[in-house]
Amino acid sequence: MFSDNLIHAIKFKNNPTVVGLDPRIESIPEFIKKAAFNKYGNNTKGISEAMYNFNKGIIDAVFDVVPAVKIQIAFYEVYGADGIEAFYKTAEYAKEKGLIVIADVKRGDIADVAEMYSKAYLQNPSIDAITINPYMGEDTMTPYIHDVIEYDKGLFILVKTSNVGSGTIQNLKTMNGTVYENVAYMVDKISKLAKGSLGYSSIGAVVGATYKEEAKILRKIMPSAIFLVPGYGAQGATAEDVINCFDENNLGAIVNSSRKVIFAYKSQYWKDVYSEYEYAQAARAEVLLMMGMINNAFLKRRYVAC
Ligand SMILES: O=C(O)c1cc(=O)[nH]c(=O)n1[C@@H]1O[C@H](COP(=O)(O)O)[C@@H](O)[C@H]1O
Repeated sequence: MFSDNLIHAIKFKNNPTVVGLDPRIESIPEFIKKAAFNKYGNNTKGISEAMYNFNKGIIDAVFDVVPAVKIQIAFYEVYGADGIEAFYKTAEYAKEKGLIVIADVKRGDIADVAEMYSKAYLQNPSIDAITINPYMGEDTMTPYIHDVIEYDKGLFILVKTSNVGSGTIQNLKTMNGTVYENVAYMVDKISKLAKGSLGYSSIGAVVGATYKEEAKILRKIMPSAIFLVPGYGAQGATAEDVINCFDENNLGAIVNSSRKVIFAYKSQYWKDVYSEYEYAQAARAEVLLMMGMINNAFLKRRYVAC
């Protein structure tokens, strides 16, 4: 089952993090771009080739230390059919390397249409899980839930997002609490349909790392949901901020970092240590640092509680 596989992989690697493969062509090392552009030209094919080769390097450098990757489709869609090909090739390569692949597609439409989205992604053997937007209501999620059960896949439903403006809608108060709390009640109900043997559901929630107080509330409302937690690093959240997303067993969440990891070679911290040719080693160093910080935050939480 997806949730069991994810929890096993997190435990095995002692690392509750996901590397976000969100390539921005301007930040990809020159040597990769040069090789791709020489082959195909500086066009959608050349750019997509550069993105794929860049991703391959990152995957090779981190596959033994992280349980999963998250591929945000927007960075590929922008280059049309060539970009989409790079997206699927990346997913296939990550899968070959034994990684759990989360396609960050944030779909949401009427059930009839959602069926097609679900077929496209959840019925694709290279993709293990997707993100979806619940704004259109519970009925629109039925096709995804069906495929999660039928094809043993995972789902992460947006509950409280990491962006600065997420409160404008999600924090609105209703007669039964905030909008995000109501979405969480719904996710909790749905999550019971896909519970694994380890007690976690294959239907989880997206909870932004940037809202640690809300995370505390949400952890209580959705005890069996695995939280996908974006916002670490580039959006300002730290290991201390994500700790409330985890349960008392230090499980139940997986923290994403995209830019901060994949472009670590350009950061103030690593740029004097790694050259652009060593961008993948820099990503590995950054992800190991992130893992260490989160594991330290677990220790600190236990120490303070004693
Ligand atoms: O669903 C997501 O992954 C997501 C939800 C959210 O609330 N905030 C958020 O940033 N994300 C995604 O997480 C990634 C964040 O990227 P970095 O800020 O570069 O780490 C992007 O792929 C976003 O699409």
